[in-house]
Amino acid sequence: MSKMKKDWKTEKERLLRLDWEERRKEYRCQDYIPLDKIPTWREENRSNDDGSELTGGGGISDKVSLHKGDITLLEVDAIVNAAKSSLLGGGGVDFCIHKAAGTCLYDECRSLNGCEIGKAKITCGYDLPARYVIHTVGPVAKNHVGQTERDDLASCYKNTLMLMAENNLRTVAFPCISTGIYGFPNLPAADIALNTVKNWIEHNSEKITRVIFCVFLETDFHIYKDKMSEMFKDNVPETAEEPPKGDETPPPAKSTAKEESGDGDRGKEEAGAKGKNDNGSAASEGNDVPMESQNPDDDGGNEEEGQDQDMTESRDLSGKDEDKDEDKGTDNDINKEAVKEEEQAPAQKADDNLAEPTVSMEVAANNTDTSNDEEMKDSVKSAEEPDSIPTVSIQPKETTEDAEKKE
Ligand SMILES: NC(=O)c1ccc[n+]([C@H]2O[C@H](COP(=O)([O-])OP(=O)(O)OC[C@H]3O[C@@H](n4cnc5c(N)ncnc54)[C@H](O)[C@@H]3O)[C@@H](O)[C@H]2O)c1
Repeated sequence: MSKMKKDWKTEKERLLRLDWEERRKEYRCQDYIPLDKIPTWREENRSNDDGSELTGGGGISDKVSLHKGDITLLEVDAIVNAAKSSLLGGGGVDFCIHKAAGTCLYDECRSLNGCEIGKAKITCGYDLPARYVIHTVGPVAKNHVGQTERDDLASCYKNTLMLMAENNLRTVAFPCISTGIYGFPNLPAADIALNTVKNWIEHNSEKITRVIFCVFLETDFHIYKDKMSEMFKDNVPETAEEPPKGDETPPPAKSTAKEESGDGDRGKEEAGAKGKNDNGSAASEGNDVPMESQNPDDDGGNEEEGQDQDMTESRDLSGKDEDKDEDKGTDNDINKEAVKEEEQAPAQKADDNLAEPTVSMEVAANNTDTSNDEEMKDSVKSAEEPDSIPTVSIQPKETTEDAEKKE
C-alpha cells in the first residue's frame, strides 16, 4: 500500500528530535560509517608504531581525517553537497546525496530558492546518516581558474564551516567541491580546501570536533594524502592535554532568526543541541539544533532541461520512499545497480587488496564570516556525467608514484 508522501517540515521536526540511536533506525542505508570508525590524522600517523597509547595530542591533528569513499555513508553532524545554484539536485555527489536522503530533501531545497556561488545553505539530512546537509555551490572552473574561481571555492569551505559553527554542529565531511563536472583542477582545489580549512580551524578550534575530507577518486586520495603529509605535521608538544573526547556538552545553540521560505515565514527553529553522542557529534535531545536563517532568493530559473531531468530521474528512483521500509534492501540494490563507473578509480581494481587504513591528517583553517545571500543565476551548462556510488569506502594500496604516473 503506498504511503502518504511525507511533509518535509513535519519529517524534519520529527527527525531532529531523535537521538542518534533512534535515528539509526531511520537510515535508508544501514552500511553507515560512525565517526569513531574514521581515525584522525594523528591516530592514523601515530609515531609510536608499537601500538602503545598515544600521548600528547590536543592539536589540530585530532581534528581532521581523510577518508576515501561514499560521503552519504558518513554518520556525522553534516555532510556537504557540491550543489548547483538551483539546489534542485543534479548529478555527481549531488545526485548521490539526494538519492540517499529521499524526496524530503528535494522538497526542503525547493523552499530555499537556490544558493549563490560560494555561499552555503543548510537542510535536514532526512534518510541520511548525517543529521544535516550543507549545500554549497562551487565555481565553474572549466579550462579557467582565475582569482575569482579560487576565492569562490575558498568561500564554499569558509561559509560551510561558519554555518556549522552558527548551528553548533561539530563534525562535517566535505567532498572535493567543483573538481567533478565543474572542472576545477584537482591539485589547486585541494590546496584551497586544505589551506582554507587549516586557517579556519586554527582560529576556531573550540568550535569543531572533526573535519573529514571525503575523497572519492584515487587521484584525489593521493593528492590529499601527499599535501597533508607536507602541510600538517603533528607538532603539538607532548604535554598538551588531550582534546575533549566528544563528551563535552556544546553550549545550547542560540535560537536563530526566523527562517524564510518561498511560501512566507516558517516558524523560528528552537535552539539547543544538548548532549553529544559518544562519537563526538552534536546530538539533540528534545531540542533542535537551530537552522541558521536562510534568505532565499528567486530561483535562478536557468536550469538546463537536463539537470532537472536528472533530479526527476533520481526522484523517480527515490520515489520508492513510500515503500522505503519494505524496500530498504532494494534501495541498496538500486544503489549498487545504479553505480556507473564515473572513473574506474584504480582503487576499485585495488579493491581486493583492501588493507590500507584511511589516512587522516592535521588541518587548521583561518577565521572568516559568512552569510547566506541571494542566489545567483545558475549559468552552468549541465553536463551528462555518469554517477558512480561506491558501496564501500576503499583504501588503495597503490603508491603515489603509480598514481602520479597515471595522471
Ligand atoms: N546534469 C547535471 O545537472 C549534473 C551532472 C553531473 C553533476 N552535477 C553536479 O555537478 C555540479 C557540481 O559540480 P562539482 O564538480 O562541484 O561536483 P561533482 O561533479 O559531484 O564532483 C565533486 C566530487 O565529488 C565526487 N563524488 C561523486 N560522488 C560522490 C560520493 N558519493 N561521495 C563522495 N564524493 C563523491 C566526485 O568524484 C568529485 O570528486 C552540480 O550541478 C551537481 O548537480 C550535475
